[in-house]
Amino acid sequence: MEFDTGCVLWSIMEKAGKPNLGDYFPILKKIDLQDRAIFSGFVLGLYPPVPLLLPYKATSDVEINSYKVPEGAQVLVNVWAIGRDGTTWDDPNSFVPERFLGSDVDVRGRDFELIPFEAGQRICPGFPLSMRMLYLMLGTLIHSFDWKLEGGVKPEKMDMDDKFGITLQRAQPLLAVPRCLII
Ligand code: HEM
Repeated sequence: MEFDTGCVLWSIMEKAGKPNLGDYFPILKKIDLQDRAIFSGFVLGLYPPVPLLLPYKATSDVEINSYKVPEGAQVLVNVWAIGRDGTTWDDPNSFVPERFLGSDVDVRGRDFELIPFEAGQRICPGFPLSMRMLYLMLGTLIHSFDWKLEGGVKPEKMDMDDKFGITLQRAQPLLAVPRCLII
């Protein structure tokens, strides 16, 4: 089975480093108790499916974080870079879901350091659906299958580079072999 788009499982596998992804379930459960939005934050922050937002045009002079944006200027928001900003996140390129435990930051568009769905008037209207689908998809994958990487590749040796596009993609496709656990 091949996942070649920015995909939830891809991030989980990076961290797991364990023969069975089910080992990772306790932490998902713990985060679930806290807040659904936080759960997806730890994946979507590092691997936002929409890495660059559409260009916006300032309708008036505006100052954002001490940057002066003149009327008519185009603004391009790099969500990928925001999620990996070293001035906001410790160890920004590492997959550390624990960083969201006990944190108020979530992906609902109120915290500008984590905006995979954007924020404000043009926030993604598919957000509520996505939040439900992410759970369903990931839960089903972990519950129903035992996962191995093709060719005996060790999870910690995986190439986790990504490449830009309209949607974020892995630089190298993930080749994962599912073994069905439900008969
Ligand atoms: C994890 C899943 C998703 C992510 C991360 C995501 C992310 C985004 C982002 C960042 C934007 C803003 C783009 C921009 O302004 O440049 C957007 C817009 C939009 N999304 Fe999503 N999206 C997701 C799923 C969905 C789904 C499931 C639907 C529909 C069922 C959807 C429908 C839309 C629509 C219609 C817009 C345009 C809204 C507007 O311009 O006013 N999205 N999405």
